Amino acid sequence: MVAPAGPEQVPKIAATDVTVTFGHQTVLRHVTVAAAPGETLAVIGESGCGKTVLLKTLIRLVNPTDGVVTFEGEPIAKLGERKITHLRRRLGFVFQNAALFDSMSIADNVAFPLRDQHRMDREEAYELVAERLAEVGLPASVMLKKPAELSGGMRKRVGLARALANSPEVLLYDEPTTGLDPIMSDVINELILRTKHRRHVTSIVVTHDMHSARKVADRIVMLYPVARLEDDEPQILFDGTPDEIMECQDKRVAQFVRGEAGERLEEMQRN
Ligand SMILES: Nc1ncnc2c1ncn2[C@@H]1O[C@H](COP(=O)(O)OP(=O)(O)OP(=O)(O)O)[C@@H](O)[C@H]1O
Repeated sequence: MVAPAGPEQVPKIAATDVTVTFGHQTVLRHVTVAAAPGETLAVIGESGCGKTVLLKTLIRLVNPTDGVVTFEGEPIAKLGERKITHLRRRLGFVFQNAALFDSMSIADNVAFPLRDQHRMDREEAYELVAERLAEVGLPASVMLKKPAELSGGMRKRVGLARALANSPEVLLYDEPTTGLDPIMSDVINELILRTKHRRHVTSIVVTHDMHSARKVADRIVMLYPVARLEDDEPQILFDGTPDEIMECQDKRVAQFVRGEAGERLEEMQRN
């Protein structure tokens, strides 16, 4: 007997046929990506291919020139300011450079969304801050320090603790391992995995770190720079599992996976 098909799962967050153009430069061309509830999607691709623009488009920090972005099936383009602010509170962002406020203590940095959005008093917020810091493996003794007093890896973890402050349903990571040594990179990978399992969040991880993508992702999407494509070629070169990408026959995907320059240097020297 054939089991009845379940209802199509509505993606938690999705971009459908999205194009983003700045002036004469098309950065995203007919891109469709979707993350199912609880899924971790890695978006990979070389520098400048549009990964960060895609992340920003998903939260309407960039408006698509064409196409639709939905959150739980609802298009976000028409949401008024109050609704989009409310929606962004359901998301956590882990920025590339941690984006901490230099003049504030670590405690006030992590407490910021709690005090700003939930009007929590300092004492109440600090209790949660200590919990979030412990969750990312940082002792409460860092609370009174300033960001400049911490290592890059610690700052990244503070950025994650701040993103977790609001207990978000979706986490968006922009280059979470960039600039870290291999061990600290793997600590971040472990935290991404742990956060997924403990909190059942949906995650989108933008990265050019193949090791990280393979370790944390359920599914990997690879973007290619529009300028390097023919007019009729899709910008997404690959959409599949971490195991499948290792077997992908597309030369451009294989080159990225193996980290090979190919003809790039000669090409750059010609231009
Ligand atoms: N607001 C903007 N106005 C004009 N051009 C932009 C804007 N934001 C991004 N771009 C351009 O879009 C292209 C893609 O940028 P994006 O930051 O998305 O790349 P990326 O794939 O994330 O690269 P990296 O891995 O280096 O961070 C770049 O050429 C960039 O200059």
